[in-house]
Amino acid sequence: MAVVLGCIADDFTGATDLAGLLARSGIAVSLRMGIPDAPPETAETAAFEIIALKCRTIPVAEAVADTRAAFDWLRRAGAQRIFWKYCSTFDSTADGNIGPVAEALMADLGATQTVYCPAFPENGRSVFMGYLFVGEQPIAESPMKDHPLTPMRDSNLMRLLAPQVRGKVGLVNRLTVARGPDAVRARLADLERDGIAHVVLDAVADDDLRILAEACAHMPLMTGGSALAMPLPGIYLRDGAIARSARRQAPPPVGAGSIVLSGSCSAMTRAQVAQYLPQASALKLDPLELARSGPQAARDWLAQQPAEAPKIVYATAEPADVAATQAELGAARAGAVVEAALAQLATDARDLGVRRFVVAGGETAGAVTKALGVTRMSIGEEIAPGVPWTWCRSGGHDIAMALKSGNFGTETFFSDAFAKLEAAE
Ligand SMILES: Nc1ncnc2c1ncn2[C@@H]1O[C@H](COP(=O)(O)OP(=O)(O)O)[C@@H](O)[C@H]1O
Ligand SMILES: O=C(O)[C@@H](O)C(=O)COP(=O)(O)O
Repeated sequence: MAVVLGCIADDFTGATDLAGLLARSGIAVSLRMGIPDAPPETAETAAFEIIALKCRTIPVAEAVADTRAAFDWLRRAGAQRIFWKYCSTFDSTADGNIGPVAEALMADLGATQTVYCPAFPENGRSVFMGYLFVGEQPIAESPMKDHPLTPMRDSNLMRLLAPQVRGKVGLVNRLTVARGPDAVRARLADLERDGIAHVVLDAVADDDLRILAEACAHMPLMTGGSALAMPLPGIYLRDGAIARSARRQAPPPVGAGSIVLSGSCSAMTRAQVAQYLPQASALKLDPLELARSGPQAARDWLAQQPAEAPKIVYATAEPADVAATQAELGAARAGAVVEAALAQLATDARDLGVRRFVVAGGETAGAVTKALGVTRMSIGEEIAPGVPWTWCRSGGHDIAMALKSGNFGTETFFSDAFAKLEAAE
């Protein structure tokens, strides 16, 4: 099938989030982890093709190169429009990578303007007058100010974006959005005449996102969180750009052994780990110990656990502990040793017979999924908004994986996830 929308996600949890929201429409969604080896000319494609990258925190030039390669694959597969998916909390480093990647994609598409909207009202993210909120808190006053890799110290999206791009930055505010798609289009055209290439969009509710998606659905490049993309299948269906395709297939049966692997230190993950600890055999990883001696002790612990018993291995820690570890190892090395250990433990778990994986944290999910050699995922039921179960092949086995973004889900997420899988059997 011809690709109608090519999507590039900057991390793996974000990619499953986007896939889950698009799949709510009943349209087939194809999710590929990393740039496919097979050329697009020989691949069977879907109307919505998502390529998941791990490029949120890597150096700008590498992020641009990776997304350009993903874009090239999608373009050759027939995609005429691109959606650049980043975090609903606008996670980026001081240098990027949201703006530089958007600018590179605009150049490749010949686009003179694009839009930015991370709002995800179901998960409490809203944008008002260009300021990003988590619940009632400006993002820079929320726990995201302490994120291990992308601490958010400003809540104003225009101020965050401006140093990341060469072009001018502007805003379509909520008052314009409330007047509907034509008013949004007119405002975008005015801004374009003023030479404004990068436009932040306000949205505080799903109705706002429907208006924005309607106004922007046919732009060559849209950028944002998954919720901005959610209305697009309905719009393309109505406009005749796609036909309704078969509903998702029944998932394959997978073995019962389960594990939670958590490298997320986000506030919600900390609560979820605490809630799950009494229900599972648990191992807490110490990054300093991992840096000294590697993951062998953790591997030995895992090897002693029965495959079918619920297990959790986590490096999840309070901000003060993360800061102390980073002071010793540096943020990048601390993150890398944890990610490497959880990736190794994931393959060990699979080889020990575990078939149900919940992975918490975007960077963590990227490391684990790569180690498991997963190249494609089928999208199943959502456990919480933006976190679907997925089905994939790893090492010759069918496995179920849920990649949970740091702040998504409620406190009982881990037990809810496994219960949902059992209920579906
Ligand atoms: N105790 C810790 N100290 C320092 N860094 C940690 C610790 N635990 C996890 N990390 C690192 O923090 C980062 C968390 O990012 P990520 O996995 O994307 O989670 P989230 O989805 O919450 O943002 C990862 O690189 C992880 O390896
Ligand atoms: O948009 C979102 O919030 C998520 O899809 C996402 O990208 C979250 O990133 P992590 O919290 O790093 O998993």
